Amino acid sequence: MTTAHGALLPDTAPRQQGALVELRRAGKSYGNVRALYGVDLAVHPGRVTCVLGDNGAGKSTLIKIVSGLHQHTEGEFLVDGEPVRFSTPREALDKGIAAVYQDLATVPLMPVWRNFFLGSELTKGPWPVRRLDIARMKRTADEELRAMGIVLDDLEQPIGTLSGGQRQCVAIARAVHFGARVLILDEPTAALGVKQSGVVLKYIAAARDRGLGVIFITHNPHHAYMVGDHFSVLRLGTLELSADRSEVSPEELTNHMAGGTELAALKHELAQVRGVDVEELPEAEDLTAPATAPDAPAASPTPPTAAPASPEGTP
Ligand SMILES: Nc1ncnc2c1ncn2[C@@H]1O[C@H](COP(=O)(O)OP(=O)(O)OP(=O)(O)O)[C@@H](O)[C@H]1O
Repeated sequence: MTTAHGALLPDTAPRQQGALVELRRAGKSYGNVRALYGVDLAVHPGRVTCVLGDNGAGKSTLIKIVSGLHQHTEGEFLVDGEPVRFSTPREALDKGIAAVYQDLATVPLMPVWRNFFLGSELTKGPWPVRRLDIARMKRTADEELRAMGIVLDDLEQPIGTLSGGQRQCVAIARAVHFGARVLILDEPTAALGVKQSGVVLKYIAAARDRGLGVIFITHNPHHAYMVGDHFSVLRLGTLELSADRSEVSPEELTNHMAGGTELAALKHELAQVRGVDVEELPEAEDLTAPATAPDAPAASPTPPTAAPASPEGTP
């Protein structure tokens, strides 16, 4: 179903079950650098939580905490309501938290099915003469990809010959097959064109519809709004907006991402520079409006819920 906002289908009303993953006032310092602080985030089954933010906002730090690469230094991190502190990504995986990174960690010259099972190959026969069960791996990879709606002509083709979008989709299907309950997608559409991005967004929606909790990291508010149920915008290490879909319009989300006040300040600074006619510069709202909006959404009447500024000051 496509909504009036052109979004890829919340097919039902939001399904608020117990959080799979929750951060409460969580933060992380790297020595003297306070990269993240006071962050509240909840990931529910069957919902897409979008984490947006500019460069250096703290997105990577946040997903590194959730995926077990780093440990939080402030606040709480809970999985299924229990406080956790992962030492390795393996521990996160054991709890069903899987991260799909931009580089995808695939072997380009190996066939699609082989990459699907990379590191977890199926074998057959008695020990010590166990052999790879190639037929079962091909069949299973094909079934899993089809279950996600991904149809590839030939699973024998090297994964390096697939488009970036298709490789992302294979990585998502792989994580689902190996038992992910929480899927962390690190800027999966960053290097993709419009059409390929659409394909990836479709599979994000498919993962959500299979009941996974999805954390979708992106710079792109339009992509976020296509599939997101909740939006958390980070700025300088803390939450600048935390709003459900019903509480924020696409324009408001874009404005939060672009930093309307910062653009106004920039305009003021440019006014000091000789040769720049500030009167000819667009207003901040013009700069933050969607440049191309095939899904040209209407503004929501409901204002966004801005997260309160952290009482702990600046990082
Ligand atoms: N290992 C580290 N040591 C010291 N500072 C770090 C480290 N990793 C990140 N930082 C700092 O923490 C802040 C947040 O960085 P982070 O990489 O989480 O942001 P980001 O939103 O992912 O940015 P980008 O989109 O550019 O990847 C930045 O100021 C960064 O310089």
